[in-house]
Amino acid sequence: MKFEVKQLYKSFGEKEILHGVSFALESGTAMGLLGRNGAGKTTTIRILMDVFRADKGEILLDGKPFISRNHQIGYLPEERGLYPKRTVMEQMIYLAKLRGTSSSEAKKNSDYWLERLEITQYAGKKLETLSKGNQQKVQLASTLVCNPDIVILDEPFSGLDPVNSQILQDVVKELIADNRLVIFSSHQMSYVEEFCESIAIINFGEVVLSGAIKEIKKDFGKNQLVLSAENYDTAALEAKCKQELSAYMIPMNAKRDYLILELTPGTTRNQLLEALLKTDISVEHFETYKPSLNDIFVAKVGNEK
Ligand SMILES: Nc1ncnc2c1ncn2[C@@H]1O[C@H](COP(=O)(O)OP(=O)(O)OP(=O)(O)O)[C@@H](O)[C@H]1O
Repeated sequence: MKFEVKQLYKSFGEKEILHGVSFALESGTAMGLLGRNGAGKTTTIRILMDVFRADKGEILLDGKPFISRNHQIGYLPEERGLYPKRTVMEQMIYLAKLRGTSSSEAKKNSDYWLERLEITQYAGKKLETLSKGNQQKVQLASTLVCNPDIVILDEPFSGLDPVNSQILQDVVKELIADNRLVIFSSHQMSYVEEFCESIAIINFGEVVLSGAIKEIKKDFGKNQLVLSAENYDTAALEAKCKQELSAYMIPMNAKRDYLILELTPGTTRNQLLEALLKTDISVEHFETYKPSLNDIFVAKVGNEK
């Protein structure tokens, strides 16, 4: 299945919140829907779920208009909404049936997901008596109980300890391997890097960067290098580079242990290295900069107010 979101526009009153959001992904992959607080991620997801109607734009599945009620979608919203007074099993079966699953299937799927998320022992307990992390796991089990082809997870790791996070990471990987289509919204970039093949970064209601993470990283780190010296700390190295090597490079970012720099247009790595060797800088690290997703996110949307 190919899922395409094309040029979504949405206003609340006079205020336009989404200004043409577009992205695409295929079954068997996960896409990270990223952006700062208030960027428009939840609004986009709510349009996909038909909670809001877009003012303009289209959503296509395999080239045809996507009508959410005709599909099994597992949506884990950021604000959780289960029934605190009902038992875990009761609400799982209720939610599965509400989404069109037969009684026997609802019971079978509930058993499976409670077992898979290691919360079978709470099946007969009222939700409100469970810890926050276990409630979160029940919420996740409820999201998956209808066996959805499309899974939308909004901050699924919040409140989980490292062991439970690992269980959830494995579950997400299984969903991807099982050819589901996964949209994952999170501020925790390490999880996004762990299983998303692609990302779409929304900033002020516009997609400012999208595509395969591998390609984005390659492109982002192009012409950028990491430099450190044995005889200068980073601040001194930066000053020295500005003074003596400005024809070859522009210092971009001084980290604690190294400097990230960009080659000036037309300069090759070898030319910079030769120039460096003519200075008194004793080179410690000189290598291609491999940005993390966090670095890319901050560089792309970090400075705007
Ligand atoms: N029902 C609504 N009525 C009016 N404005 C809204 C409504 N829903 C969202 N907005 C506004 O739309 C903008 C985008 O909000 P949205 O919840 O989509 O952001 P987000 O990217 O999900 O943020 P966060 O990471 O904080 O969850 C915000 O300025 C918000 O105030």
